[in-house]
Amino acid sequence: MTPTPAPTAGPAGPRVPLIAGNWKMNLDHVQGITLLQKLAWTLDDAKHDYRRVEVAVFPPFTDLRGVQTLVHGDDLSIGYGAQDLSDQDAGAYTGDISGQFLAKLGCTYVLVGHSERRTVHGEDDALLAAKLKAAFRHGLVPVLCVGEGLDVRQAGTHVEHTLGQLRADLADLPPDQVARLVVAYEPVWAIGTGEVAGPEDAQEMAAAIRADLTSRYGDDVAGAVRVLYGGSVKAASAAAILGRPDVDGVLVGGASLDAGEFANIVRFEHHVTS
Ligand SMILES: O=C(CO)COP(=O)(O)O
Repeated sequence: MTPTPAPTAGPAGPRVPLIAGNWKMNLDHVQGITLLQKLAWTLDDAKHDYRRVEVAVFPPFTDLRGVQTLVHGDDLSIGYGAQDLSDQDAGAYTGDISGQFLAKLGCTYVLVGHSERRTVHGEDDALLAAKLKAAFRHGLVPVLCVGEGLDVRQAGTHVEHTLGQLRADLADLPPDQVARLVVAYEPVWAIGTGEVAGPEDAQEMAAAIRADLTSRYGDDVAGAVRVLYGGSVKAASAAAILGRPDVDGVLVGGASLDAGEFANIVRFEHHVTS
């Protein structure tokens, strides 16, 4: 079955929350299938309604064919995407992966500009703008990651910094493509560190991103874009973050490698903590 399509909605319509698991460079293709099967069973047992809360995983490239086979074979409603793509479509680009290949593997989504790509691989905003275009050329929904490092947070310029990334990456993307985008705010200082930005920090940035999109593209476009938070999210912290009005989901790293923990994040409405 085709994964739940990414919903679009105007300012009056609800944005369906997206709970996304970024496996990073973890789980080979056998381990990946085992985890996905367990996640699907756990959510099935809990009678999870995928129309209310969408679920997607971002496995390594080498897992994607196995994930596709399982999702189609078992008629799962879990979506999937890749962690990166090339800005090019084909040719002499050793080691790169075309969006065309990802589309053929049934990917709905692709991460663009994860902080680990920006820092470890030196990807700059010009390249990320080209990657966004490549994703749309192949019908993939990009999940564009933005966010500041600790020095910027301490200097208090995190909002300008993050909006600067967003503007540079979106560059001259047409409004109908911007409307389909998912933006993930991932403060670098909160990734893999156990430090979670508070719900108010997540809301502050999500609201700033939406206000910026509104000023440049109008209410209808800004109202359709889903803004996620990512950085050390666990089941215990997810509900409060997801309860904030401009936060439309979470992008989970480490905790997405545990099917039970990740399922509890997906089921956040049932695990509300005080
Ligand atoms: O980078 C992240 C998701 O893309 C966050 O990772 P952690 O949840 O492990 O901090």
